[in-house]
Amino acid sequence: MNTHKTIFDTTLRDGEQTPGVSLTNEQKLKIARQLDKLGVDVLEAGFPVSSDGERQNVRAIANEGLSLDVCGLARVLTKDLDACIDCNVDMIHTFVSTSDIQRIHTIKKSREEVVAMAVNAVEYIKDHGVKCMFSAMDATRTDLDYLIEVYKAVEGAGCDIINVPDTVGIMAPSSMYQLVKNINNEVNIPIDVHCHNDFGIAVANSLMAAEAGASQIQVTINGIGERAGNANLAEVVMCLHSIYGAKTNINTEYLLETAKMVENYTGIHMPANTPIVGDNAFAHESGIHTHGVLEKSDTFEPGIMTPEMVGHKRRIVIGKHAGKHAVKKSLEDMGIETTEEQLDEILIRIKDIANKGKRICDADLHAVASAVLGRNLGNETIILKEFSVMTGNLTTPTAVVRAKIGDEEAVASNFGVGPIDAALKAVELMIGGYTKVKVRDFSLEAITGGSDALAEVTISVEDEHGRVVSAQSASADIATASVDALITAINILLEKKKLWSME
Ligand SMILES: CC(=O)SCCNC(=O)CCNC(=O)[C@H](O)C(C)(C)COP(=O)(O)OP(=O)(O)OC[C@H]1O[C@@H](n2cnc3c(N)ncnc32)[C@H](O)[C@@H]1OP(=O)(O)O
Ligand SMILES: CC(C)C(=O)C(=O)O
Repeated sequence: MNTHKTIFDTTLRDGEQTPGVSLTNEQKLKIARQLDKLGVDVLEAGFPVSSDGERQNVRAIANEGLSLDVCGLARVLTKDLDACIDCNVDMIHTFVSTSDIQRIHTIKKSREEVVAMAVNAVEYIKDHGVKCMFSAMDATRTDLDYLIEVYKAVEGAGCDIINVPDTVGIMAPSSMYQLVKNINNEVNIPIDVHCHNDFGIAVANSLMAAEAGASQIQVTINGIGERAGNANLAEVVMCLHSIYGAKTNINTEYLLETAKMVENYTGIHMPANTPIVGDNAFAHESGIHTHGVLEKSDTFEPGIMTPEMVGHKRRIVIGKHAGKHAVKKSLEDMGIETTEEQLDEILIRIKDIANKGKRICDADLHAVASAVLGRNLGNETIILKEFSVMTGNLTTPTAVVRAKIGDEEAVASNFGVGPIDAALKAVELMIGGYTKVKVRDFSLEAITGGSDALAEVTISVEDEHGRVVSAQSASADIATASVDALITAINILLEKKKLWSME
């Protein structure tokens, strides 16, 4: 498939239909700008008739001066079409149910009435000088002859592009290929597809449609959307580029950044094993794999897709399945040299800890190495002297930290949305003059039950070059555990930075 495909992103429309998700206008604008930077061709900004707020937002995105085309969704009703026109969109995506099941039980119109409504809507859009996409909703459950009749009718009315939605995600990839091929043989305007992920094959179906001749694919960031969601943009695009050798306008180096933004704003978290943009997409723990990857990354990675291509980073994780090559490399990164015997002993101890179900952080590896080598490895640049945090229903969470940094005393206070946020921000402020780090990941788990449970905090921090270090701490007080883990991680990062600056 050595061709160019365009990408239609519906994160702000179908993506926002994810149950429980509602984005603010500001968040939608930021996502729209990010999608423009990513290189999306068309952005479905929303469904303007659905509320005044939605209309204002679609209008704001349409007037933002983005390079991409802004599209609004509309039923085949004049009020919906007018709402889109009023928003100044570049394209209107109008839809109507064509399957018997939806036609009979929802819109309650005859087949002839549906064709007439579709044609009227397309003519109305074209009369207003706007690009038009027409969707036969539930196309994949629509009688084929009738479906082609509808598509031919809207083509005759001047429609620019037709969409084939697999509205309830029931297609097998081979059936999707055949359906798009059949439509492509009958209709002369471009074809777009919109696949839902009810059986987890939305991406496969989108790719089969592309193989069969669809020139545009509808996707969302992180595959969010109705029920099990839509085809995932990162997966579709990377398959097209790396497996099929096709081209799109997507600047793939922004894929991770975009995924994180949408994850953050929607609160829909990606599992670590999410392809391409998940935390583990380029992480290796198993000894045999890590050994290979350290020699040549392609040994245990696809090679045709690298972390750099998608704005990600390769990570070597030390844990139960680690081997000595990985441990040696991680220790070397911390400036720690060992003999073969010491390395073997460190590995045994690491595996003992991991076998108890514990995650191994850089701080653990550092501590184990100190114990095995029988000396304190590295100085603690930051030594916490005092920490307090205030919170309450009438108090803005505020934290104060005081520490010895090298030979100097430093103190800082900061606010946050809660006590932990305030505490971490106070630490970041306190060390700001000394080094720049930001908290990259934070997780908190209760490791015993009850309100006096011991909480375990795992934190990773990142320096200005994207280098990451992790640490853990446990305490009955979550704010104390958080500050402790953060300072431990920063101390290790500072040790590593000294080493890197000598390289
Ligand atoms: C597959 C998809 O993702 S389609 C997009 C789905 N997205 C959304 O529904 C999100 C936004 N929706 C909304 O805000 C509301 O549903 C609105 C404003 C569109 C309509 O709200 P309401 O008027 O309260 O109607 P409600 O949502 O309960 O029912 C849908 C109505 O649209 C009609 N309808 C559905 N699709 C179409 C269509 N393509 N063309 C014409 N009418 C349609 C239904 O027949 C029903 O009409 P009725 O009230 O005359 O029986
Ligand atoms: C509006 C249409 C294309 C849709 O979202 C669907 O059918 O799933």
